[in-house]
Amino acid sequence: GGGIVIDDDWPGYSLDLFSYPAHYSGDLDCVVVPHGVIMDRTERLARNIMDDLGDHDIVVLCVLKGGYQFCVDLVDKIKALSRNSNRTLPMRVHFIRLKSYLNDQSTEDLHIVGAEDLSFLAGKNVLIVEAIVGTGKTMKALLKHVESFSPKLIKVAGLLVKRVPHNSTCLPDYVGFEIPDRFVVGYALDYNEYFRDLNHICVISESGKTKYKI
Ligand SMILES: Oc1ncnc2c1N=NC2
Repeated sequence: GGGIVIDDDWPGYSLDLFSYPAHYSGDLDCVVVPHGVIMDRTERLARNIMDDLGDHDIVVLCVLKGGYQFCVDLVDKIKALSRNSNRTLPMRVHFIRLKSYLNDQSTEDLHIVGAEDLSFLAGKNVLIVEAIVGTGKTMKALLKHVESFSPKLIKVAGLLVKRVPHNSTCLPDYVGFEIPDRFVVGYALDYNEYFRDLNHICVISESGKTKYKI
């Protein structure tokens, strides 16, 4: 399933209803997913993941930089489940960075930093944790690369799935929210490295884009 579906015509929450860093006032249009809702959704995803993967050693593959906050919170929720159940297994976390060349156009030729040798994945249950999936091209290339190290199985957890025109078939196995095709920031999602210090997932304003344009 596609998680919590946020419609294109939903105006979002007013920023006046939430706390957020003063230095971003004027840079954001609205709140799409408040921090608390992210945490509650993540807690349920952790239970779904443990139901599916909890039978064998898990290796979490965190896709940086955008995925770090979601990964921290998801792993915390999985740990909470593990310390309260009699059937648990060790979990390792590995961090990789994806660089797709040619400016901001995601392309097939994916360069994966920190994933040259993933031979430790052999025979393991691998959980790829990504903040946002758009066209799915990057995810597809990463899956192909990870499969070459013959893990026992691979599942993908994506906090956000964007409804984009030509999105490829590979949707994450665990989806937090399905959102409109608009540039969102916050909860470790950045715009030129800004807004990672914002807790809610918000839509950046035109003036925000101008202010932090490189
Ligand atoms: O909306 C987005 N916000 C931040 N980063 C990315 C986005 N879509 N693909 C990468």
